[in-house]
Amino acid sequence: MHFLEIQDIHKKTGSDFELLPVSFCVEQFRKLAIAGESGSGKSTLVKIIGGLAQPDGGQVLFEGVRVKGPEEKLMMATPGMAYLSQHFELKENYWVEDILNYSNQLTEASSRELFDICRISHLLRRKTHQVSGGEKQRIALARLLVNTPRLLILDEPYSNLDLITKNILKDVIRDVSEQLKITCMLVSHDPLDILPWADEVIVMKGGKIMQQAAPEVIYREPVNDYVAGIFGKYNLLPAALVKALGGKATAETFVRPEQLQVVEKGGVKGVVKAVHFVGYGYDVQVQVENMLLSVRAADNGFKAGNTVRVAWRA
Ligand SMILES: Nc1ncnc2c1ncn2[C@@H]1O[C@H](COP(=O)(O)OP(=O)(O)OP(=O)(O)O)[C@@H](O)[C@H]1O
Repeated sequence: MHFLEIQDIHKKTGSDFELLPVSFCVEQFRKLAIAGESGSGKSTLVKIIGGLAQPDGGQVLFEGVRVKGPEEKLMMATPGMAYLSQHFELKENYWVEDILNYSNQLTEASSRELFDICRISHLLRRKTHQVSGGEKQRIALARLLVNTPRLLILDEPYSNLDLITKNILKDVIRDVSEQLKITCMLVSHDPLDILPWADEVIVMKGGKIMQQAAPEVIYREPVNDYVAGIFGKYNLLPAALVKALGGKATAETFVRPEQLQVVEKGGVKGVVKAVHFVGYGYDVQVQVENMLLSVRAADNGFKAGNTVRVAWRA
């Protein structure tokens, strides 16, 4: 028996979108990320998994038991699962502590540990209108976790958060999955949220799974330009050019900018067209034959018009 089994679930929403039959399994304690462009069906999929949307067909088995949709049950919640959406609600003007204690099944020591993990221990004696948006979100998460779910579904938890607040929540989510041993499913379209966190990634497009693989495989061996583009800049190079650059390929290959470098000798000659600062280095656009290559450089020793050599980074 798998921890979670999605069997051919499908759903038509509105007039022009259909989640096509989707099947996959998730094992306990794995971290699964669901990526894809806006409107690709990520939320529709995780809402069905969480029992918050009714599929037109197929079924979800959670620990071997079929998950009921909203048309089949009175309570929205699915026992053992928690769903945090970007549109979470936290009632105004309540003590944070009271919100958390309501339905709390944990011992005092476990509650303290959970509130520490969620970085909210210092907020317990405040009212819900006296905390920031990021703090509210961590309180909403803790409120779900006091019910000791075994599966946590996080639907775009990082949207609308500044980078500092987002990084705190990222640490919280990592600690929740690793220290509290909760299986997590995360919906996001940001590669920086997904690649360092996930054990496995599913990429959706137009209601279909485009690729399902480990982050390294998704990033280095995307099945098509859509998957490649979701995870950052890429060059799609013919095998002959990859070989001339010093790499290995038998067919057209997706090559990330950091797989290429500007060198003194060897490689292939090209002309710099533009240089952009990207924080962790420079993105140097080099015209090689009829292709514009994106090449990563550590420092900015280039100007548009320079003739340079591009080679495979060893
Ligand atoms: N209740 C609904 N009624 C009609 N159409 C819907 C409904 N919910 C979603 N849709 C449509 O289904 C498609 C998929 O939506 P969904 O929210 O699953 O995508 P998503 O990948 O999660 O997008 P985003 O990243 O923007 O949240 C979209 O075209 C959306 O407009």
